[in-house]
Amino acid sequence: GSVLTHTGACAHIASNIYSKDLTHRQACTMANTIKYLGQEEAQHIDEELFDEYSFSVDQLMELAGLSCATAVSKGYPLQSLLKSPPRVLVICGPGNNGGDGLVCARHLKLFGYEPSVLYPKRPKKQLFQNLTTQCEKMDISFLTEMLEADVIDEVYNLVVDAIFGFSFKGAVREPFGDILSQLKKITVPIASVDIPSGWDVENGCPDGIQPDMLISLTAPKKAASHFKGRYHFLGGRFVPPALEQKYQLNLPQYPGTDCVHQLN
Ligand SMILES: NC(=O)C1=CN([C@@H]2O[C@H](COP(=O)(O)OP(=O)(O)OC[C@H]3O[C@@H](n4cnc5c(N)ncnc54)[C@H](OP(=O)(O)O)[C@@H]3O)[C@@H](O)[C@H]2O)[C@H](O)CC1
Ligand SMILES: [K+]
Repeated sequence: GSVLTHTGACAHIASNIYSKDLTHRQACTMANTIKYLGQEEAQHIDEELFDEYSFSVDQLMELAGLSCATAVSKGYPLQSLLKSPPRVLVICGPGNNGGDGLVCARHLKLFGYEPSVLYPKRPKKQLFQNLTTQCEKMDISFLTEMLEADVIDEVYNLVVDAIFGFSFKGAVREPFGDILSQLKKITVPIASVDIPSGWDVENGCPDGIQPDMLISLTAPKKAASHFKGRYHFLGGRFVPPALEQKYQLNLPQYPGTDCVHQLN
């Protein structure tokens, strides 16, 4: 595989083609590098999957959450965990990113992990109530409040961050400000679903949380170019080829029947 990062590859190509007046997008296409999406573009693709391609949220969320649990099991296999039982804390936010987190928790349990969920702001929609019931029926415990950083370090092997995804905007509102400030202090790894929570979707956040794993869904968002952790996975293997073509996503080939592809 290539040792160049996305930014590196595009810069390299760009340095050779600027004289030919190509845009960054065209350079990426020429380099056959995966596209990093802006916030609006990610939202357009999402809408198109639902409105034009007739997927339901439940369907895509199930595949997204399964991808996240699979990536976690690849990066942090059960036998590699330092603490027994293999506890994982899954923190879910108020939107679909949080829904991905609930699905991820359920699959982690099926994979042999011991997930606990913190879900402080629950939307009224039936889908989220169903996902919550499914977790409860599988004996996944729900925490009533956020834990201090040192308690998380003592009890859990890692934290899945499913707080905010590509619709996050502006300054963080409570209770998520407090939660993110504890997450900045923990030493166990954080696996972020789609976007490291609290990061600007395009520009990242230099003093934000620094996840060890990022699972980009559909395609990475621009913030992913600021990711410095060990594992970057692509998940959400549900993009129809015509949609991939239309947005020139240049997605890499997933190995065999896997639902995740390790980008680095
Ligand atoms: N196509 C795909 O790839 C799929 C991705 N999925 C996942 O869905 C998320 C995007 O989900 P969405 O519901 O659009 O939004 P988020 O989960 O990112 O967040 C929305 C909620 O967050 C609240 N919010 C926004 N900004 C702030 C803030 N600054 N402080 C506090 N709270 C904030 C927002 O609250 P409002 O009051 O503004 O309504 C929302 O409640 C994507 O990233 C993937 O993870 C799908 O699961 C499958 C398809
Ligand atoms: K997240």
